[in-house]
Amino acid sequence: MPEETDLEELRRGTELVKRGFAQMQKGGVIMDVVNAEQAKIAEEAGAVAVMALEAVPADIRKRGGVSRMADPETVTEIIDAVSIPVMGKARIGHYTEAQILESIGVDMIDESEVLTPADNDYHIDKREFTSPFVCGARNLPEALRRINEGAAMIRTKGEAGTGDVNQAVTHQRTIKHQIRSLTGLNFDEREKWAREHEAPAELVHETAEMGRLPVVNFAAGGIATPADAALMMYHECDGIFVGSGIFGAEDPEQMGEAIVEAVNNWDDPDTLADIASGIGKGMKGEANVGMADEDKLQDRGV
Ligand SMILES: O=C(CO)[C@H](O)[C@H](O)COP(=O)(O)O
Repeated sequence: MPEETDLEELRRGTELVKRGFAQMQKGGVIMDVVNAEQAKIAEEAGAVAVMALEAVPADIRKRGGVSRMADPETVTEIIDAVSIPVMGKARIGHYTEAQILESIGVDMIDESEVLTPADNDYHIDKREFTSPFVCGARNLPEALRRINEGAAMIRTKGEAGTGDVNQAVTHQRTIKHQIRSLTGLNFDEREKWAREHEAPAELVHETAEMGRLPVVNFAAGGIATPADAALMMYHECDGIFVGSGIFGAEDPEQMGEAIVEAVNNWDDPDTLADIASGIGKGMKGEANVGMADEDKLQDRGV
């Protein structure tokens, strides 16, 4: 007779299954799309999955106002249009948006700082859901808090919608540096580190022993060219999210394909030179350095 906790896990999907789905996206590019037509272009370009949202982050910045989950009808059209996994964005702490996305059958939910947070103090308890979740992080304690809440994938927050890769690099370097410094600590010192950094101790020990995050770690926020995507793979990310950089480019089809190829060939500069040649202009972008605090999306939901 299975234990009650086993039955609960079966009902909600085990951590293993959720993390396994995230693992399957490794080495791939996940592209933001706002409709079925863009989703087909992304699939054709070689995306491993698409992320359905109301508007890409660069447009969210321009438009201002409150940014919410996409229309479920549009998300369903996207699901029907492609054969690759479809992810959807919910606001931080917005249980109901996440439940709606789960009910229409998205493959993964992004509890995203790119949308206007619904809750100032609490993230969604992601363990309550059958769908796996991805969440953004700027550093290791933040990543471990999200994993503790049930996230099956972590992505850098970067500074979404700017087309400037600077903050994605900073976040990835910070996470790697913090993991490296943990591995030299003994048990007591890690316990202290966990307390001081408001990080779950058990996950601190697990990360130190593994020498990496216990879930897949993607790059996101500001990746706008094939070279940016290759740079994030050089920084040991497991894969890439690209939003504004594809459909904000002069030629989205060529840019999409080139970014996928760049991820496949990130350590081969000669091939990267070919991939990056003659693909049209990238999105215009906005530099991260000196950005006013009120314009930053990365500080939401820490
Ligand atoms: O939140 C995301 C990842 O799930 C966005 O898709 C990503 O950050 C997009 O940013 P950008 O438009 O700068 O590529």
